[in-house]
Amino acid sequence: MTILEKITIYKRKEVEARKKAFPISILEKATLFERETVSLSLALKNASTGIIAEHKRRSPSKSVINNNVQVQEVAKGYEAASVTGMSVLTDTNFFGGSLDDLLVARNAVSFPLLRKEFIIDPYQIFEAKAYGADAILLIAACLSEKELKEFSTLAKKLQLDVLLEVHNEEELQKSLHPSVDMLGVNNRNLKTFDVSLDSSKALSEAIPSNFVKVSESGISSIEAIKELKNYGYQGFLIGENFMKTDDPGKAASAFIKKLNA
Ligand SMILES: O=P(O)(O)OC[C@@H](O)[C@@H](O)c1c[nH]c2ccccc12
Repeated sequence: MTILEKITIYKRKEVEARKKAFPISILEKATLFERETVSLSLALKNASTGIIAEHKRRSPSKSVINNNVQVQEVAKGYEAASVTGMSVLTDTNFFGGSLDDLLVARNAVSFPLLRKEFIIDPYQIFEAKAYGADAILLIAACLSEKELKEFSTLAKKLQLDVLLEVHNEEELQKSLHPSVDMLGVNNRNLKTFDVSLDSSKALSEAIPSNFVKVSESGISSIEAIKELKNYGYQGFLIGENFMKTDDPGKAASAFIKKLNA
């Protein structure tokens, strides 16, 4: 069984339990459910750097990345670094995150926040809104074409932007729906954990220009970003490179200064 299969099996159980504890009717009553969201895709279109900085404590591929920082400090540090958006891992079992992390980040900053989660049920999109997200991630490898359509349409109804993640041509072809705002190419193969920026390069031409192109994972150098920009990428999702340091905000700030120099 691949790690992705393991995660989605676990996720289905988790979501069923959450639905019972907090039905959608309760989520809809959350104060944040009424909040005007900020568009991540629009922010990326207007950005000079386009960095989406991530909060990630651990991952199946790397085990512990950082258990010593507070999400509030990380969010404020990223804000001070002028990142374009922040991705908050909300999966607990495999990544050590939580919806509470999203809430804490939301209360700390006002720039666009992405709920980074393995979404396999529309319920999780209501959760994203109730906990203060501006955008959600959908992973093509976990969902059918019908689900991708349904889930992205629901997200837009709730005023959430959609970042749809693909890893190959086949996944890309089932992902080109008008309710998708951003297409993310994950440079990490979620089945083998191999990382190569070649994935972003190879798929760039096949992504129609009405989608904002985002390159995800394994990005750690200014050169990589400059190269990816030449392939039309406007968003760059960076986690570990910042999170492995004692002060992710400071690392992001130094990185962005170098990028703009
Ligand atoms: O830490 P990195 O290599 O910079 O990667 C960040 C981000 O792209 C990665 O965490 C990620 C991309 N897609 C995902 C899907 C689920 C969980 C995590 C991810």
